[in-house]
Amino acid sequence: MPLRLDASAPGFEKEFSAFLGRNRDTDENVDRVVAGIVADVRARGDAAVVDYTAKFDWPGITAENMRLSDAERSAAAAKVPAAQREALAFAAKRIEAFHRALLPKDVDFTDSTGTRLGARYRPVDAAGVYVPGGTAAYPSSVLMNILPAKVAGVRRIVMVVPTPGGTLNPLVMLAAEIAGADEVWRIGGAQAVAALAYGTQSIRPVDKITGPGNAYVAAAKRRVFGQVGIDLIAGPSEILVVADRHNDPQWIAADLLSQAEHDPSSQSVLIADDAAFADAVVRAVEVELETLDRAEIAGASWRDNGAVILVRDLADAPPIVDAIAAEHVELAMEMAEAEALSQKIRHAGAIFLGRHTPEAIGDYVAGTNHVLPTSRAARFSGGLGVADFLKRTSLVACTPQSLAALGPSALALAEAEGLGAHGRSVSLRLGR
Ligand SMILES: NC(=O)c1ccc[n+]([C@@H]2O[C@H](COP(=O)([O-])OP(=O)(O)OC[C@H]3O[C@@H](n4cnc5c(N)ncnc54)[C@H](O)[C@@H]3O)[C@@H](O)[C@H]2O)c1
Ligand SMILES: N[C@H](CO)Cc1c[nH]c[nH+]1
Ligand SMILES: [Zn+2]
Repeated sequence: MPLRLDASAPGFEKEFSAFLGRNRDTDENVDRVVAGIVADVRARGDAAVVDYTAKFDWPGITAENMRLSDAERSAAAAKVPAAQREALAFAAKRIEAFHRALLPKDVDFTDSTGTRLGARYRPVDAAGVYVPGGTAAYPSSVLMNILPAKVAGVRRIVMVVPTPGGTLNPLVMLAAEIAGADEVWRIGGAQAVAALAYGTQSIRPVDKITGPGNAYVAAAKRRVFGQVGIDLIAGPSEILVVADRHNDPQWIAADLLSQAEHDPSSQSVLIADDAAFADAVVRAVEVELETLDRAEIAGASWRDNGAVILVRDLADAPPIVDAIAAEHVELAMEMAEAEALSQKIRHAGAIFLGRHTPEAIGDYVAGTNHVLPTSRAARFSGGLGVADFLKRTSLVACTPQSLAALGPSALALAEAEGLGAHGRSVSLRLGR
């Protein structure tokens, strides 16, 4: 059974903070292993990438077949049935449109002193997108990572994907084709991240690396940060559903399991204001689990990391929602109430409003990005977007008159900091 908490009972604060403090990370010696792999790839380049790939994924790898040819990519993509092809294209169109709307505008104005100030957004030159291999390879995640880079104007998009046993995933290849990956390399793990960051004899380095992966991939991304930029490190998925008693318990149960089925470490939380309704949802979860393909994963996640929190009134939910700062928050109630409640929520990766907006729509086709902050990172971060592939360059232009207006204060501060050359570069221009 998932944890059950009553927000109005004595001792709630203590139990709730223990719940928030639970560690769902599972890695131990991963960082040490990854440090060795990254150093080896830096030292030996292709040869190291080939050795690790042969060991972990596919013995048939060579420096010559690491990069997939256009023919290999399109042959694999061609295997995708029409219905899935259409669904991917539909999703891509919507994701691209939403991310176009996210493009920031350049800033350029002249202030009252006559100084021109501005900011220009320009894309990174090259982005590397990590796509997990095996059964965890989600074609939707390929779209969610590559399309924002494309919209941002990144010229070279490099996808890496391990191909266990040498097998290409047709849907992943099709998603790469639709989204517009310029290069696809059949490599993964820490060795792929290191190759993207530092380059090898055959792989040119990139400037930014994004995309989910297992603990080795996450540790490698943390390690190469600084050499390249990285996106947020997205951990196991999370869903928090705030639901009133007028919902169908089965709908809510399915929503809770939609993220539980990703990973045994995923987290699903229900906040309800009616104990009988909450009990009905818990029973419905058990019924749903009976027919779910991934029942073992979803069931473990629900039992070990799930929680049901009872509140007196749903108006009491926002501080609890903010403390959990979940990746996904569903507000399952009438739309006007959902809108009003959403205004009071400050920390969430994404909010889904109303009874007819299941989180899964955001995973695939809404158009918003499904790479979102987990493990309470929504307190300080949003999801992946075009801004992740852009850098802001600021612009300053003084005239002799505006320099005269700004200069004296700059001189005073340069003097206070004991930086004489700074002061001279201003005072000489002021004729002092
Ligand atoms: N948050 C998201 O949006 C999202 C989406 C998809 C997948 N994921 C996550 O991605 C992960 C996918 O994991 P995966 O393992 O199937 O694929 P992966 O591509 O992340 O990792 C495979 C690589 O791990 C490396 N590896 C495996 N065992 C190793 C060892 N003992 N030492 C060193 N390296 C080792 C190998 O290099 C291998 O190529 C899961 O954790 C899943 O939850 C998250
Ligand atoms: N919900 C996941 C991120 O938490 C993303 C995803 C991919 N496919 C289905 N779901
Ligand atoms: Zn999902």
